[in-house]
Amino acid sequence: MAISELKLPQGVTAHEYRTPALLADGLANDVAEQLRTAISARGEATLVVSGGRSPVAFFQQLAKQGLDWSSVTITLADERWVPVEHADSNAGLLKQHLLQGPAAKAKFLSLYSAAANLEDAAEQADRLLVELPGIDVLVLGMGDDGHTASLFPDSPNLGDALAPDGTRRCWPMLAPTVPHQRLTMSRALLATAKYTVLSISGSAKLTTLSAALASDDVAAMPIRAFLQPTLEIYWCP
Ligand SMILES: O=C1O[C@H](COP(=O)(O)O)[C@@H](O)[C@H](O)[C@H]1O
Repeated sequence: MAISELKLPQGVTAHEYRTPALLADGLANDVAEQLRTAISARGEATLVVSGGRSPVAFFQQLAKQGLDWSSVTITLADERWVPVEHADSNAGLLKQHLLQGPAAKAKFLSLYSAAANLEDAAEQADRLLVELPGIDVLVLGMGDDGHTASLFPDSPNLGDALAPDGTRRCWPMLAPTVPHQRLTMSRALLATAKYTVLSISGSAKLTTLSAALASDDVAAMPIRAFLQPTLEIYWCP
């Protein structure tokens, strides 16, 4: 199956690439252009990215882009509640692959804190995110179960985190896979992004996307909340 075979909602654009390397390059160019436009307009730009296994090549390509990184704030759509040194830390992934060379001048806001428990850490991240000067670019991923960010089907707090008009920015969540304890931006905050990308690769993710498009139960597959006009989907086999 190819993404061109799916019936996407009106206003959703698909960008298809032949290989993961070409996708990483194309996405990095497009994201950098959006950040440059924001810097020209407002003097600063905010980028929110996702973790997981897929985005490494994209981070490496984005770090090579010529832009005024000192005017860019970067944070994560979600984080595992582990310190930056932990192999599963999304912040660690960013430090290794994106915040390198000139891109190291970007300001990084970490969702993780060594609080007493996950709930306290989420409240701390919620307060920190008040500083976020609006989201110019959001890059989402998607799990095979239809989760995005750390909005996991069946997690406690999912209903609150998915409230379209919720005022809280960060919620504690439980993932079915280790590390279970996660911090996620709320749907309401993620939905404020000016330019939203869903970056996926492989036929399994396309099967998941196809299932997500077939129904509208957002709690069963939280990615559905973002299959909206203006979404840009980047895909490669
Ligand atoms: O657990 C997560 O999974 C999704 C998808 O990750 P991938 O490695 O399969 O691309 C990711 O978007 C999310 O941020 C992450 O926490």
